[in-house]
Amino acid sequence: MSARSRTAEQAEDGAGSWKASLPCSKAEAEALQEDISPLALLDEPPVLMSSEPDPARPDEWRLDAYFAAEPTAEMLAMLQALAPSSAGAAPTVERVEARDWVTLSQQGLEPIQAGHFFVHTPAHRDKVPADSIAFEIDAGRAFGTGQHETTSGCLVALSKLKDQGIRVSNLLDLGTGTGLLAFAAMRLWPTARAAASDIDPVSIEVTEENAAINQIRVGRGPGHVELAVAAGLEHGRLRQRAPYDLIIANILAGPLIELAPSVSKALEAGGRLILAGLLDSHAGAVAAAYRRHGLMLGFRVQHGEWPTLVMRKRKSLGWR
Ligand SMILES: C[S@@+](CC[C@H](N)C(=O)[O-])C[C@H]1O[C@@H](n2cnc3c(N)ncnc32)[C@H](O)[C@@H]1O
Repeated sequence: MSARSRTAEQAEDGAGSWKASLPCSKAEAEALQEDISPLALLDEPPVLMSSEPDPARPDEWRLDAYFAAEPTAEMLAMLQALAPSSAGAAPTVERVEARDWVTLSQQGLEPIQAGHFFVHTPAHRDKVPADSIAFEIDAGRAFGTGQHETTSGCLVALSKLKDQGIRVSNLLDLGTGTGLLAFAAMRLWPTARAAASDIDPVSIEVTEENAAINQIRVGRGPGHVELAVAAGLEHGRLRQRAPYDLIIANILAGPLIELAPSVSKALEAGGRLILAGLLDSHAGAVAAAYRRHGLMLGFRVQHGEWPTLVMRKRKSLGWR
């Protein structure tokens, strides 16, 4: 996940054209958000961005600083001071074409491979491996480019369910963000009916755009995804479409626990539930909340400190 010291909107206003980069640790990248370095006091402070180029190397992050003019040696020294772990390595400095900062930051989003899926930004269209299910997702206004461990954990969980021979005919991606997880499930089970919902209307706009880019059909029937702006299952269509045989919810531990009664109720007996957005320390409480509603843990996918839980509703309880 990228951490930014300024928002994307602020960054878009910038018109600078020099980029300085150096390796940093995850802790240094996270500290950037509250950065109070002397760089912030410059007349034209650089836009700072951090990224995790390779999720398999979770402590090897990169710090990029976008300057409006060629950075002086003094500015580069201030930058180095933000990443002591780089052990004095000189930052690389390059001239970049004048484009908006959001686009620049997305260039740093390397494609990810998770389970059967390959997720990339438009900058990496030419890198799609022949044997993957590929999605083009532009980082921007919604969460879910595949970079975060919670999203990639869900992609792996979906792939495992498919490999286990699980059949899915009616699915819901609750808290869809960019739409990626709904699209991924639809590619694995192409005849399923799908719904994708989010409490944030912007996410649903973005999902609609991403559906068009990735040739996903929006609508109500088999092989289509129906979109809804909704908090949890508080939407007539989402309730009418229940019971689902697969629900994916990558939200956060707190909302997942609050939603346990309604999400469990919307799941068909024998149906699968993929839960993410929780840290290791929350996994026990989240699983317990769903166990109280007749679900049991099937398996767990662990990406970094973020577990993805795959649960199944007991058949004997039936649809209540
Ligand atoms: C961590 S992002 C996950 C996005 C995407 N599903 C993924 O896996 O990358 C969580 C998303 O859930 C949405 N969300 C949070 N609380 C929600 C709720 N109570 N009901 C529906 N959506 C919610 C947020 O707006 C956000 O888009």
